[in-house]
Amino acid sequence: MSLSPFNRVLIVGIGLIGSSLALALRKAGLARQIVALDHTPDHVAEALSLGLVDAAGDDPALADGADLVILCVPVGACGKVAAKLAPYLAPGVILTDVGSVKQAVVRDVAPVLPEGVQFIPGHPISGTEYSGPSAGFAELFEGRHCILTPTETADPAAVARLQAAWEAMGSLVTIMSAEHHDRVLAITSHLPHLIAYTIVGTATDLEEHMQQEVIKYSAGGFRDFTRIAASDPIMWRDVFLNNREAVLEMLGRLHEDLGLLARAIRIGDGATLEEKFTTTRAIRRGIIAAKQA
Ligand SMILES: NC(=O)c1ccc[n+]([C@@H]2O[C@H](COP(=O)([O-])OP(=O)(O)OC[C@H]3O[C@@H](n4cnc5c(N)ncnc54)[C@H](O)[C@@H]3O)[C@@H](O)[C@H]2O)c1
Ligand SMILES: O=C(O)C(=O)C[C@]1(C(=O)O)C=C[C@@H](O)C=C1
Repeated sequence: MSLSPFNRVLIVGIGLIGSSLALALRKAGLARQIVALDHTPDHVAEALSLGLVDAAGDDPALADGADLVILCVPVGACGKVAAKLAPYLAPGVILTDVGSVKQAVVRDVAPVLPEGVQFIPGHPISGTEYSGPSAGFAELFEGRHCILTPTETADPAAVARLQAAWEAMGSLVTIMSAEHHDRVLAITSHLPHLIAYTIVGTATDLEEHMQQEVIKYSAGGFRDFTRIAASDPIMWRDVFLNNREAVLEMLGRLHEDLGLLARAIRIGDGATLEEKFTTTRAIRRGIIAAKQA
């Protein structure tokens, strides 16, 4: 669809994702004016000095006149932030978010919004282990998936406009239910982060001389885990607290599978190990092939 720019976009939380959105929206010509609300004074100052936005502060009145509002705060903060903005949201405004969990955001945000606000939850499946306004870059969403989870009551025209905006920033948009999103992301994103946090924690909890060796030899697999385990602690605290059920379900399955592998190692069942590792190698190669296609 042809897309007219938004008049005033409010980005709430000008960290990694918020600043990347400010840059990507500008690059794609999607906003006449971009303003940011953030409760960290240093981030407000940084966003202004980097020229990411036209105005910034910690005043919910920044939402006045906005036709697109994007919540880019940790998922546990979305409800409180939406409640503060509510008095300034005009009917017809599109309010979306980028949170890594969707059902909890819908639960917390939907009830506090005034009638007429078009609430369309979203989640770009792209990020890094860095945080804050200086971590953002305009290309973050290019060639990456973005999931939207509108409810049945959402205005199809508003959903189409938001979808077109993400596509103009280079994303591949999929629409699904919030519940399905949370189960899929529990296994593809949340569990891998939990494993990374655990393995890095376990390794650094070893005896002193072993810790030195962990640092010295962390060139291969372990190093990849340390990158993921460097991700923002508040963001990930909120992800796990707000996608409890799905994460615990996937963790249960992981425990079962680990148990089977532990048994195969204990009884010297090489065939089981080889079969498992052959299957997972094929999965990795399939992912790479799909990316290149
Ligand atoms: N980092 C990723 O890889 C990634 C990817 C996709 C989606 N997300 C989601 O994007 C959201 C933001 O993540 P990020 O990586 O940009 O985090 P970030 O820490 O880089 O930025 C968050 C910003 O929100 C501000 N903030 C926090 N609470 C606030 C509040 N109550 N009021 C006003 N400002 C507040 C912080 O000061 C900070 O500037 C999260 O919901 C996260 O789940 C993150
Ligand atoms: O690339 C990374 O560093 C990420 O962890 C990005 C990642 C992911 O798990 O894929 C992390 C959280 C988001 O909600 C979406 C994307």
